[in-house]
Amino acid sequence: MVKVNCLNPIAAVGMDLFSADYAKTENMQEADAVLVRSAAMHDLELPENLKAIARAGAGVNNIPLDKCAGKGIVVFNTPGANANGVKELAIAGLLLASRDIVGGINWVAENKADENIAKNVEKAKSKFAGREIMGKKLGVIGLGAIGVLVANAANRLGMKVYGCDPYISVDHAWNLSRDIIHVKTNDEIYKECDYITVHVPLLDETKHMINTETISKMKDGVVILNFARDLLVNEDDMGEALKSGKVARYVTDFPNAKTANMEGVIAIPHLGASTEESEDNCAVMAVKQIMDYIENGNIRNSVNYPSCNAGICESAGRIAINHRNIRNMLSQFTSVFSGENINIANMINKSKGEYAYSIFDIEIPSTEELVNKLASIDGVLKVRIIK
Ligand SMILES: NC(=O)C1=CN([C@@H]2O[C@H](COP(=O)(O)OP(=O)(O)OC[C@H]3O[C@@H](n4cnc5c(N)ncnc54)[C@H](O)[C@@H]3O)[C@@H](O)[C@H]2O)C=CC1
Ligand SMILES: O=C(O)CCC(=O)C(=O)O
Repeated sequence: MVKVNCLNPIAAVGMDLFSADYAKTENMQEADAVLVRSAAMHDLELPENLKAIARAGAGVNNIPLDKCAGKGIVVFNTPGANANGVKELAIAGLLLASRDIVGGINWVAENKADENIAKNVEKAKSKFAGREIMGKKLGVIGLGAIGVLVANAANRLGMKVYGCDPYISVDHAWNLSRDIIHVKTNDEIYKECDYITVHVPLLDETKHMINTETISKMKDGVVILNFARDLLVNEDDMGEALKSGKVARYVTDFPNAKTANMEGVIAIPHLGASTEESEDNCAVMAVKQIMDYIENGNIRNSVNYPSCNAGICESAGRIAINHRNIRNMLSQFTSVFSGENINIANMINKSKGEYAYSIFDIEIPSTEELVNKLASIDGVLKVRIIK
């Protein structure tokens, strides 16, 4: 029985895909696989038996990727599965920052007992007036699954859209409207744009990328939107910029004790991916990836191990090995098989950074003895009998 632990609720449409060979466990220490959304995993003890973690979502900054890789645990995410949900909320964010919709709604709630509310609306409404986004300039930093959708949607709403992503993938470039002005540096966005929205992962190099220095390059009264991660923005610097009026509004999907108390902040409680559709898409993708890894050893959409697709095993046996990406690993593996007089029917070896992964289809059913011999090779992190 394969034991699956969910650190966050995962949509039923995904969980229902697990066959009778899988059972849910509340105890992570006995899990073969973990499904997670935003739960923080950095301080959790990772059990020896754990083979895979699937993040039902995009951002993986809540998971210790390198520690997992070093223990032979493959971490998956679900690229693009919640991108439309975030795009729609980011567009809502543009509108919320432009018209005082929140102030207006609050005014109605505060005056709901007033019998003359209908008449008083007309007197009160001028203080909630705003501006339109059509014709304004939007800068999109990060043209991945979400950034491309936001750029294209804002373009269709009549905004002039600038985009920057030094590492844009070919697929995302294909999906980007030709109307988007593709700039090479964020500085061009800072200089030109009335609205700036950030859609990059939180990494050492992106942490606090919005700070006093970068804000000083922006237009006075700029609106900044952050539907990616709180730490992309230096919040003390943002507080100063809001006070001075340099930044007119900061729209964030990541409220905390600081931003929730700042004037000029529109804070949403991390709702970007909280739609039925996004939750379903992420759950289905995460569960399918886990099942393919557990049952066939195949890796799709991992963030710490290479992609590897050996299909369904048609030989008598299959062994999967997570190992370090160092010299002579393959020759040591093949000599274990040849030492046992076992013919290899098919093999794949792929690497990603410091880690690598190999699948061997062999012409006899795999044995524990083979596993022990392979596991004793220096640099091997995990060996699994698939068949
Ligand atoms: N608010 C929410 O509920 C959600 C938030 N997110 C956040 O949004 C982020 C982006 O998500 P996706 O678009 O799905 O990811 P993605 O991986 O498709 O796109 C990220 C893009 O950022 C680019 N990038 C990386 N470093 C960059 C830099 N320094 N400057 C410019 N571009 C850079 C990459 O080349 C890539 O194209 C996630 O990492 C996550 O933190 C994602 C989903 C839901
Ligand atoms: O699961 C969620 O609601 C969070 C989504 C998110 O932040 C992500 O996918 O990176």
